[in-house]
Amino acid sequence: MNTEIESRYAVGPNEVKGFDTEQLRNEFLVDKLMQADKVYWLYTHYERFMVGSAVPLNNALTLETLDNLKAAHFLDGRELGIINVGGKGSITADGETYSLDYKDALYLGRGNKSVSFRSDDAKNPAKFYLNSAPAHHSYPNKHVTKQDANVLHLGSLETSNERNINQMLINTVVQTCQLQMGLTELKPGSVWNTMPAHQHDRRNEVYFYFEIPQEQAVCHFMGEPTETRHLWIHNEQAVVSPPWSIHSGAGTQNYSFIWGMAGENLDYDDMDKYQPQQLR
Ligand SMILES: O=C[C@H](O)[C@@H](O)CC(=O)C(=O)O
Ligand SMILES: [Zn+2]
Repeated sequence: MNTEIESRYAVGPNEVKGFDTEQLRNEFLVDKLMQADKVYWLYTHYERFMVGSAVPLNNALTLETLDNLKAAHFLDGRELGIINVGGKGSITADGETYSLDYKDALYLGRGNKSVSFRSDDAKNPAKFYLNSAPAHHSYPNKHVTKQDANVLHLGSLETSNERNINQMLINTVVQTCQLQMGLTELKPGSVWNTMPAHQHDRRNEVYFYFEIPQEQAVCHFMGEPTETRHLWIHNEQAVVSPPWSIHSGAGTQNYSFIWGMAGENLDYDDMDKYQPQQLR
């Protein structure tokens, strides 16, 4: 076993109203990602969405099946999205090897049997960020670089939210069952992501924050639009965003994050928006 797994049940907005900081962090913060020489998974009961990481050093790591799945192989009933946020590395899926540079993505469809992760250089290891959701059809594997992404340029420096949203594993770029993933990069001087805020009750979402310098942090906002809460996030931590929650953040400087979601539809624009003056 090179894998560590934890699982969390879903909680609803009524419970969360009474949560203190520690309870909020226990339910929604993911702070065990990017452990060296290990595959780590958090299995959530929001859309059975799994968030994890693989950081191989000298030896390859394998995508092992898990008791939570009761399946012979991890991808027998799932699809997997991967984005590399570390040094160069490679992923081998059923005999085919894909080399992933910094910020390259890979989609692996349902039915792949043997998957392994490698770093080119153990001193500068690859850091594979992983999102997985149940899948009912097998679509082809696909390597997606930032050049292949559909880029949305949103916000402005005046409102401190100028950013590029790189839609990487999105239905105009790659066929998936329910997974969507991308990478948002804030411009220097801009600190707000996803402002105006939105909610999509038809999909859950997970945010993985990175490129945050050690002495800086991001304040992530969650909750119902008129009942918001916040979580302070450090580099390479993630937040689980339930379908009923907004998800927005402000950093003490600019930063990047990976968003991943799954649920009822593949319509990226299916969002209920909330302007700043509507939030409480
Ligand atoms: O549902 C979409 C996701 O929340 C993100 O793509 C939003 C985002 O990256 C941003 O506005 O900065
Ligand atoms: Zn969203």
